[in-house]
Amino acid sequence: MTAKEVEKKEFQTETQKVLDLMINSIYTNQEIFLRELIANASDAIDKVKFQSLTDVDLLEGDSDFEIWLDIDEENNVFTIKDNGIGMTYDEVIESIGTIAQSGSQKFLHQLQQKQAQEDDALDLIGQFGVGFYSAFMVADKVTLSTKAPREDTAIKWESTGDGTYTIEEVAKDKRGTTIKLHLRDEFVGDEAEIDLTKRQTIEQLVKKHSNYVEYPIKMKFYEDDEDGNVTEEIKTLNSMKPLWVKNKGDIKEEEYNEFYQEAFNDWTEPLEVIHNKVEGLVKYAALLFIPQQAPSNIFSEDFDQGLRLYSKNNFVMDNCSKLLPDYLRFVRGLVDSPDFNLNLSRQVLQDDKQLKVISKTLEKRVLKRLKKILTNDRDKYRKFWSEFGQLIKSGANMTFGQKQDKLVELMIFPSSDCDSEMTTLNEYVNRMKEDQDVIYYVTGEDKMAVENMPQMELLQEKGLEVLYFFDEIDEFVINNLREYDDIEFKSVLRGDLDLDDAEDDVAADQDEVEELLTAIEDNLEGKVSDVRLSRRLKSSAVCLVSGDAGLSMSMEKVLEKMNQNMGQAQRILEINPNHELFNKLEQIYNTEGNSEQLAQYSELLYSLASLMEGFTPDDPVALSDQITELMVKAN
Ligand SMILES: Nc1ncnc2c1ncn2[C@@H]1O[C@H](COP(=O)(O)OP(=O)(O)OP(=O)(O)O)[C@@H](O)[C@H]1O
Repeated sequence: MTAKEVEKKEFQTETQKVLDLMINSIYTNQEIFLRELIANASDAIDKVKFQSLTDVDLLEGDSDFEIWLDIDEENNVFTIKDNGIGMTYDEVIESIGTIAQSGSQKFLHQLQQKQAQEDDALDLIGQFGVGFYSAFMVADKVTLSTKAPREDTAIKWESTGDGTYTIEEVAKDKRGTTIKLHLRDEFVGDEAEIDLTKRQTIEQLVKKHSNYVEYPIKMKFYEDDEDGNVTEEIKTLNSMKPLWVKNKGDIKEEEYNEFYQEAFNDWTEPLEVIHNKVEGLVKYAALLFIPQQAPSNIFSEDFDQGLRLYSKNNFVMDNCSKLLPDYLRFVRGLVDSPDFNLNLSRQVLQDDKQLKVISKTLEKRVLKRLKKILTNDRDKYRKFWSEFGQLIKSGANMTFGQKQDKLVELMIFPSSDCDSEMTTLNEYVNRMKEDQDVIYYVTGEDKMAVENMPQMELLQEKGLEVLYFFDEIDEFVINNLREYDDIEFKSVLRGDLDLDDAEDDVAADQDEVEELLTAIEDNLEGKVSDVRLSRRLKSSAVCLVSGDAGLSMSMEKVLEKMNQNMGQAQRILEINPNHELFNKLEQIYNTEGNSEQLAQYSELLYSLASLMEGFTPDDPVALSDQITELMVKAN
């Protein structure tokens, strides 16, 4: 075969269009050129490796698969070299000179349809890989030389991206491809946004985009010592350990832990690892971690939630929030699918069907694993719950149907029967007394606060289990659910408790003291909607409860904190008819009627009951004056 002379050829019109876009329309994210070229090099090595399985001579003794990077600082040339499959003359023309590749063709098709403006062009480049051509984003001349195995000669291809390229046969002894990028001025020197002539820059870019490429990516580093001697060090820039592609059985726990800590910058080991490889219509590997501790900003807007995306070990995107629902934002990890486009843009992600399928399965898997921990390892689950329980609850609050049911099964609460152990709703229901027909709950600050609440006295006496809600969101979730397993939730702090035996005594008393209660209610007009004798108090004198429906007082407090004014909860003042103070009130009323003193007592009772509910008095000075006056009067 006679060597082919230098030939000047024209790019296909379509190819030139893509090139023009690369050169003239893209001003951001140009660094991805390196990932594209490394991905091509890695693919080329994959190919030769695969073919050598049945034809080992193909390798011609060169089986140390490597990708080499180099910088010629004097001439501003960046080089990437691989010992992959290389290309023949025809292959170069076909692959590099024409737009034969599927990604690029789709890209052009869209481009023509859209009559792309500059912005559209950027979007489109984001959607379709345009691999090799991305070199022209950073270079004004690209020289490629390549040799396929068993070919006598190599091919040199060169272009400045201006409509033509040259191609010729040259000498090259080794198999593989070398690409030289003559860097554009804006990528050279200290002033440059990214200085591609700096080895550290290249090292960082490799770590960011190509850390898990299977083959070593090597580069020489030079150091001058004091005497002017230069030492040379060869560094492998990538870590090459894409743990997720290995089989689960081959991975030790320490390997997972190490990987997590390094990849996600956490000094603690993960609480749980979820590793799946799925080979089906949608093909992907997912490696997810539940951290031990919630980051301090997990609830703030600046929290970077989402998983990392890879495509065949190549980094595509960080913090892809589309892969998991918001309430699972604590999950760290990555998903690698060969079907993800390397240049997937966030906009395209919005309606990527495949991504939706993956995201659904991932959510299911995380919930399934949590259920398993809940059932088999309550200690571990409690640790998880104390960090992330609120998020699961928020999920239950925002979802419906089956998904909500699943999340509800994952909720645990402290209760009067098992405060430190915490109970699931299912366990609570299984422990319910025979004649108990509601699930009791109480909202409050903490265990001590709720256990000292006057409203709890009767339930404590009757030995009825009460769920403790210490999280602000709890009551909202329950309000939303209304019932569990067809059993209604009932707040200890709301309406009537309907505990039968107490009812009769009170009903009898109620008639006798009707007038007194009306007088107190008149005195508290605008503050309470009702004053009544209590069926729940045992030793305390008074308490406030909310009406059966609408806002509760604790919800009112939460909403106020969030600056969402939804009005006031209905307040009902309950007075304990068996308390000495009640006799005193009766005495006053019987002798003086609705006197100044009864008015003062009514105010005081209301203030004290409000204080117990955690509300600050409207006028603390007046309250203190009232109390001191009473103390002075007392003998
Ligand atoms: N280093 C290389 N070694 C061998 N062949 C290569 C190399 N780089 C590119 N090629 C060939 O050129 C073709 C075009 O590459 P390009 O990066 O433009 O697209 P692609 O890699 O096929 O697609 P995409 O970038 O969308 O994944 C490749 O399919 C491959 O055949």
